Amino acid sequence: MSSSNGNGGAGLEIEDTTKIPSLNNSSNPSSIADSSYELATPADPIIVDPGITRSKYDPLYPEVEELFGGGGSPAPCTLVWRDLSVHVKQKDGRMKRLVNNVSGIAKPGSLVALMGPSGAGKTTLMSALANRVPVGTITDGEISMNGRPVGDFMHRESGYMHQDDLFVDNLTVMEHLTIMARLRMDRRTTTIARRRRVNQLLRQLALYPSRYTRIGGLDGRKTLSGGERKRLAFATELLTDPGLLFCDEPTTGLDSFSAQKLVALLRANVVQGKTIICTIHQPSSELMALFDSLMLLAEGRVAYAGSAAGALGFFKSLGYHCPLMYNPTDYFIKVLAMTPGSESASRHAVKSICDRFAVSDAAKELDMEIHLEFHLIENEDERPRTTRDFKSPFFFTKLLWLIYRYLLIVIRDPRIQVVRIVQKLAIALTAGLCFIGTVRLTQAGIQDVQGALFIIIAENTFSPMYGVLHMFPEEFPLFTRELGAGLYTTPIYYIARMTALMLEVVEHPHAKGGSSDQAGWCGLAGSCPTVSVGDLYI
Ligand SMILES: Nc1ncnc2c1ncn2[C@@H]1O[C@H](COP(=O)(O)OP(=O)(O)OP(=O)(O)O)[C@@H](O)[C@H]1O
Repeated sequence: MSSSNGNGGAGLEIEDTTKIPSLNNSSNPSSIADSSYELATPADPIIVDPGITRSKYDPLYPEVEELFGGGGSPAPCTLVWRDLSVHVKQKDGRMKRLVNNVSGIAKPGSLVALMGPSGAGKTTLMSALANRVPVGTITDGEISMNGRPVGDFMHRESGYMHQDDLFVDNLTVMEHLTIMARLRMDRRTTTIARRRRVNQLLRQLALYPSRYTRIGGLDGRKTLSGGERKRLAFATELLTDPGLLFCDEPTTGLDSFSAQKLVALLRANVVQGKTIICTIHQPSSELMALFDSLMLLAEGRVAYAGSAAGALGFFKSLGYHCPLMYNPTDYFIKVLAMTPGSESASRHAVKSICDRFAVSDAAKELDMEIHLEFHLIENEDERPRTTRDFKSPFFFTKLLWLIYRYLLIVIRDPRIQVVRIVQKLAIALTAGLCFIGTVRLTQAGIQDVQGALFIIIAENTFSPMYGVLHMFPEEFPLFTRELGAGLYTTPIYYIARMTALMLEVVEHPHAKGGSSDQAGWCGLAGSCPTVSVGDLYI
């Protein structure tokens, strides 16, 4: 995309067009010249690490899997929203408005940037659009995806990449994606198709060389980098190949090169027909050129919506001239942000910008587009409404895979094992010493045995209970997120967690041995008679 803003290269102009795909050329995937994440490059060299043992589920011919592994193009998704407001109930009972009468549209094959100063309402708007608002939030207005008012189906038909990525750190990349594939993908998906999808994503997102690396952890092992974690979060959302994706600040915490790569990856997905709405902070001009449209939010209102190039013209028309050699997006945020010490003046300026935008030509054009879309929805009932024929995995499938995941956590956390063994030995020794020589066939002896039994039962009842009290708060954020995404229900989580805790007493014979960098599950070398990635990769 090029624009002429008269800022001598300081604006949104792109000088080296060979490196940036043309935004109008969305039908040409190869236009993303500077990307490791091109989605249609079966001729890529295959990276095989010499030190890594191949599992029987690694693709023998990755190019072939790449070629046939895809589930075709994603279903096209048009998301349109009108007069959307979001309120939240405060502790004093009053309602606070976080998003104020916002309208917009995202069409198939478009990458929409949602920008604004911190606290502008970007995340709130996006979670409302994705039907993932927290409890206690009230959404008012119309949101329609492919002609249907948004509802619970959004969990199946859209992906949501959160600002902060949460994973089970003790798992490897391959394990995480495999478990997620079992929890997220349609239960009718064949084993081979699931495997292909995982391998395909690993290669497309340049995670293949790190597939046996643990996601995180504190035990000094090699773990994923920040960029790899973001890509893994993205891969998780792409497992079901949704047509609509929400990405909340995917580039936060990344260096400019990694950020460029990640947005190029989003762009590559858009070229394939997906609709992506993405909040982003301070993108460079090069990065901004990868977006099709821009929505600027301030104080919960729309300050601008339209092409990125048009934003410069709009702000200029209001007397806000972006200085030379200044990144325009930085400038917009600066204009829209609250200046400490002069909040009321800033608020007044923001109100005036939003009011002026509401009556601008760009707003009228957008309104017409939105009205046309809703008109079509209301009047063309016979228009095909794309819905996915999705069948959720069975209760027992989810249960089995969750038990497996939690079992891995327990087995792989050496702190838990060592502390528990030492604790049990100390208690056994203390209690044993107290009862030495007390086993006598007298009334006092019987009472002593009763006391010993009480200690044994109390020790084996209360310790696990207190353990859970300590463990659950740690897992709570991931639990609520996965529960909200519809991956499982609370009973499934509870049963799986409890079963894994009970099963841990039968410690896996290989748990302390192998390295997870060498093979798949449990750090086994693929020959475990009881559990192996191959056997469980069903
Ligand atoms: N549950 C809540 N109760 C009260 N205020 C809230 C609640 N959730 C969000 N807010 C407020 O709403 C405003 C918008 O929040 P939101 O997270 O959408 O902002 P944002 O634009 O995504 O910010 P950032 O870029 O910093 O992530 C903020 O001022 C925030 O403090």
